[in-house]
Amino acid sequence: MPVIEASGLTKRFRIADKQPGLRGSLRHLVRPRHVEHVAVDGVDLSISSGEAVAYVGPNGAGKSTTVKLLTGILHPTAGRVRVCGLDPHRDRHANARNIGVLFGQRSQLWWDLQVRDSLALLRDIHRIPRARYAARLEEFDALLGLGRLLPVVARQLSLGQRMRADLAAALLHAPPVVFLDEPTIGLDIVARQAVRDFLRAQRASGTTVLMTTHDIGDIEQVCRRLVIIDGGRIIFDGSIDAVRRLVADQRTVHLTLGADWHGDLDADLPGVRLVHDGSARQIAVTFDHGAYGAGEIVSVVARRAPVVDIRIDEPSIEDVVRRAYAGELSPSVPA
Ligand SMILES: Nc1ncnc2c1ncn2[C@@H]1O[C@H](COP(=O)(O)OP(=O)(O)OP(=O)(O)O)[C@@H](O)[C@H]1O
Repeated sequence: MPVIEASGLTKRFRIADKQPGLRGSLRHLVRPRHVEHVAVDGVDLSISSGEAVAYVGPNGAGKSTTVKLLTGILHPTAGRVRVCGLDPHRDRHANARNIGVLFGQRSQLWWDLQVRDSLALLRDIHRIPRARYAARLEEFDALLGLGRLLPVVARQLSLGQRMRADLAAALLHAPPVVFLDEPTIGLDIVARQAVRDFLRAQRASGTTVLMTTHDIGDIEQVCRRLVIIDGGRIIFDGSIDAVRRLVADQRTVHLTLGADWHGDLDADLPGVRLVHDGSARQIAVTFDHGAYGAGEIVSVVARRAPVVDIRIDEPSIEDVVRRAYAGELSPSVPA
């Protein structure tokens, strides 16, 4: 049964259409003009209990806005949304019991309180019985090293420590559904891994997770389904297994060249995909390894430019995301 359901979910923002400079500001004061910006454009989404979904897209795609609509922070301009059967905006209080929310860029801890006091306040807000609260703190200590952080004032926490404390705060009441907006942003590799391991443990215990991220490791390690949004619209929705199958036959050869590369390879090697890999002397060629061998690709390239270095990559989820952003994938794949 779906615990998160959205149909035709749309959010339009009305923004000031103002010319730059003082003159523009004055003109806007006298005759204000506005334009509409569609941040989320008819999103349909159905997420079942226990699913772990990566909600991915380029900057400005509409990810955070979707999370704000699903958590009731924003009201949709059009469309319908239900989380555990509730309208998250209208039934905000009841909805708060069912969901945990973490915005990686912003803390929900009380800035001047010790972590312990913030958690105790949340315990009272959620009316968590003392024994359950103590057990939860123990669990978070084992998974996140929370014990060390309890006496620290929130504003004195490092980013990694703050994210651990924020995760504990968001999941203290053991909500069945968790929304995470970039939970690993800015973290070092140790802290990032701790967050991923923690989220995997939550997923294993049946919590439904929807998480936005720009980090491929988060997707691979935490999630079982990938939903990609661009320009406010869902452009891809499929299981991670299906995504892996989609690229299983592909290889990418990265070549460093001794001269700038111009043009494509279509005439010599039909069906391969060539992209510049950062500069005119770095190219990446993706090919079906049933159709070509890497040696064939390298020798064709070498006829046009000296090859200095070669690296061959197995296919990755990153390739799928890149291809989706480039509009090269159909919106859904069979499960
Ligand atoms: N309160 C707002 N008022 C006006 N426009 C907004 C508002 N919030 C977001 N937008 C616009 O809506 C679009 C989607 O923004 P959103 O924050 O959802 O993107 P995102 O996918 O989370 O991006 P990022 O990866 O950069 O965090 C952007 O063009 C943004 O400028």
